[in-house]
Amino acid sequence: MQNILEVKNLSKQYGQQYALRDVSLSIRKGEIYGLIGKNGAGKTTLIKVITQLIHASSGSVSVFGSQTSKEWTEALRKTGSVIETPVAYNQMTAYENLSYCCKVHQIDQPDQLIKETLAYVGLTDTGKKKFRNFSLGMKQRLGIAIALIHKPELMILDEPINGLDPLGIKEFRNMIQRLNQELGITFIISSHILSELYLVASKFGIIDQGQLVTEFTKEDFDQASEDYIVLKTSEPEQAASLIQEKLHYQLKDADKAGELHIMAQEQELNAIVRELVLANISISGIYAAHKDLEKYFTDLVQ
Ligand SMILES: Nc1ncnc2c1ncn2[C@@H]1O[C@H](COP(=O)(O)OP(=O)(O)OP(=O)(O)O)[C@@H](O)[C@H]1O
Repeated sequence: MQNILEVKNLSKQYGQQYALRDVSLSIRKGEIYGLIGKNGAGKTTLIKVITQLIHASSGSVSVFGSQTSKEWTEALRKTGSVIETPVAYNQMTAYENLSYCCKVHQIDQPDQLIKETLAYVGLTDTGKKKFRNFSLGMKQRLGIAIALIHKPELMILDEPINGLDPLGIKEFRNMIQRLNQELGITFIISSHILSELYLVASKFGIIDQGQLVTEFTKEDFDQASEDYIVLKTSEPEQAASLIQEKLHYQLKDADKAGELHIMAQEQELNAIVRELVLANISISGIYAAHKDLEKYFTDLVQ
């Protein structure tokens, strides 16, 4: 697989403050790359440098193999982006906005293309409704449609999930996966919530205080994440000694008092309950858990 984007040792300073510090990453064709970081971590700055909206203080960016700044600018024609908020004309409908974009891109006879693009983003039925009356989710979709109209190979979306409700997030996920699978579009999607990107992205980069802390694929994450059993009890000491000494399970750190985290799989839960009951140890709750994505993320950036 070829690299569509290569960022090397990129830094951006505002006075003494680093918005980006020595960031290097590469994105391969066909990937959906989730760029995850807290507010102020540097996501938008990285995206703005890649799309030439701002200049880096040092480092290099290569898009579609570009070697010079001019080639980089040309390569951005094969890129579509929605950065910060989706921009469209308030007084125009979805169709009219896309029709206007087609004029700008000098696309002749755009009717079929506009209809196809609206179908891809799920805005076929918005009729005469004007952009100013769209919901946030609809605005995001039209932003993506505008970025899609010239058939880019790479799409860069800055916080597209912000403010969407769970149904909106699910629809967004389906849309991105269709565009990725059917049209082969590579994506970079930023978010401050790892779990929202978990189901859509194939690779993740965690950015904190301007630095790329780690990168991992979805498979890496699934292998590293562990199953465990949470036991809530008013007798944690007795429960701990039974679980460790008699049942030979290990315990891992639990944050809450009266809660034990047992290194065991879901299918072992019944056997553990049986032993606790036999030993007369109170159980106020017991359930199987999976390492929490947000906890994994906060552990990485603290
Ligand atoms: N024009 C600017 N002048 C000074 N500092 C800036 C400027 N733009 C960004 N910064 C700082 O750079 C850092 C990174 O900001 P950036 O907007 O890239 O973060 P982000 O990860 O996109 O956050 P958010 O999720 O809040 O958009 C922040 O500390 C921000 O205050």
